[in-house]
Amino acid sequence: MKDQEKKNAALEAVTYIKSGQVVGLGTGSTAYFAIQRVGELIKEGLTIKAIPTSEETKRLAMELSIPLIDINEVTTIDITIDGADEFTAGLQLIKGGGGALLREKIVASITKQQIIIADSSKKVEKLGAFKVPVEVIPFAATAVAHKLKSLNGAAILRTKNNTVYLTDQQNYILDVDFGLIDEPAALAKALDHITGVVEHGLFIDLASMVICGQGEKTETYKVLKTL
Ligand SMILES: O=C[C@H](O)[C@H](O)[C@H](O)COP(=O)(O)O
Repeated sequence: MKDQEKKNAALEAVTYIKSGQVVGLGTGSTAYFAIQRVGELIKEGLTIKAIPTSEETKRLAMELSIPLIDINEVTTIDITIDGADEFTAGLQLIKGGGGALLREKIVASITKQQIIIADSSKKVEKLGAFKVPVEVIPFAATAVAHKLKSLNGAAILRTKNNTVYLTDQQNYILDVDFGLIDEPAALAKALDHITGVVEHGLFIDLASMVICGQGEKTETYKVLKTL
């Protein structure tokens, strides 16, 4: 059911893509379904240029013959479809469970329409049951972990196959348990100011919309902007 919810959300999100656009391709098991669909649409004549948010997504896009463009060739991206580890109805997110948060946040930061796709298990009232991934330069890992304690964060260095996990940028990830987070925007700011933190998985005010699979249907969350 989870996979079907992911796929339903992904298929709906992809309908927002138009020919001629620059498209950000997210990372993870939910984004996977969107990328597969983009590959099919390319075969049917859709003309886009895509920017992958990870090496993993780049490989998948190349396998599917999705035309890529270097991010340094553009200053804005029309639309990005990406997953999340947690989201709230107010469109605050935790991302980075798959380690791709840095490139994902860079892509999101220049994207006009950021569509997040998720299965129903990702919806939360308050962020924080999922540990916040914090990408750090290896030299700063212990210093940052120590500073996080003063923000009530308990950090664990991410490992994979019994060795330290390395991101696409060759950095480490600290997975940080802050408990349920009352003020994500304030925490995000505090994390931004720790020397040695490259980026973190709190995505605040970056999503335009969340499409969430819910059983056989989907639910869409948008924030009403007041002028
Ligand atoms: O680093 C990975 C990304 O932020 C993913 O979008 C996130 O972890 C969700 O992944 P999944 O769709 O596999 O649950």
